Amino acid sequence: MSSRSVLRLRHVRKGYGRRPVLRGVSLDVPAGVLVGIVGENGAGKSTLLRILVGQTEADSGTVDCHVPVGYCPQDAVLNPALSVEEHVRFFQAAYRLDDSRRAWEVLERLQFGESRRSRPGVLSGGTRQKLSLALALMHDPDMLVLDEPYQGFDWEAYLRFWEIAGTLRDEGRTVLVVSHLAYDTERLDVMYRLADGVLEPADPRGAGRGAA
Ligand SMILES: Nc1ncnc2c1ncn2[C@@H]1O[C@H](COP(=O)(O)OP(=O)(O)OP(=O)(O)O)[C@@H](O)[C@H]1O
Repeated sequence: MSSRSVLRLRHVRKGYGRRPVLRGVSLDVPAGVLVGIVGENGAGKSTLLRILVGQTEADSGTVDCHVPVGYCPQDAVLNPALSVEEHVRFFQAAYRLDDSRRAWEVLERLQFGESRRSRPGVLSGGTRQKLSLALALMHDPDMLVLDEPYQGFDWEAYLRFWEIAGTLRDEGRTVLVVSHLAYDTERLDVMYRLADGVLEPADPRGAGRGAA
């Protein structure tokens, strides 16, 4: 892996049953960039991210990533029995952090606005997503892998998400965002389109607006 690459994929293949989803995906991601991967529903974006973070095994190919990663899956994985505060404390212990300041800062920037005692069941989808994002960011990882991270956000939270992503990039972190919409892609430094099981470079400034 080159000294500046934080992630390198080579010829990654994955299928479910007889159905191929990824047909040989290769990718190099350097430090300090905001990368977008767009593709239609079912193109295999989530599958690719799960392989990246080690949740799913590829059928073949290699994934090299040697930096701490924060992963925010498409559907917030929250424990219905735990309050917001308990989630933060649980992840603080799991990450072995001295404090949970960063989680609360992210929640404040995203205008979370819910009681710390609320449980996920009473939160809206967008609010659960804010909590999920804060939990993925709170240990200040070198790389963020975010699957449709602003799903359900209102406009203000959406703008604040991009502010946070831009700040992380400016601090030298790598932010990898997946979306089924090629919308607002000029916010990205680098963009790829996943189609027919392969990843092709795309121009973030030439994508236009609308579905990928
Ligand atoms: N665990 C699984 N078992 C079987 N098939 C699966 C599994 N996970 C995903 N698939 C199938 O693989 C294909 C790619 O799914 P994936 O969720 O990776 O796509 P996606 O690009 O993230 O889609 P979306 O934009 O709708 O989230 C789909 O046809 C899906 O039904």
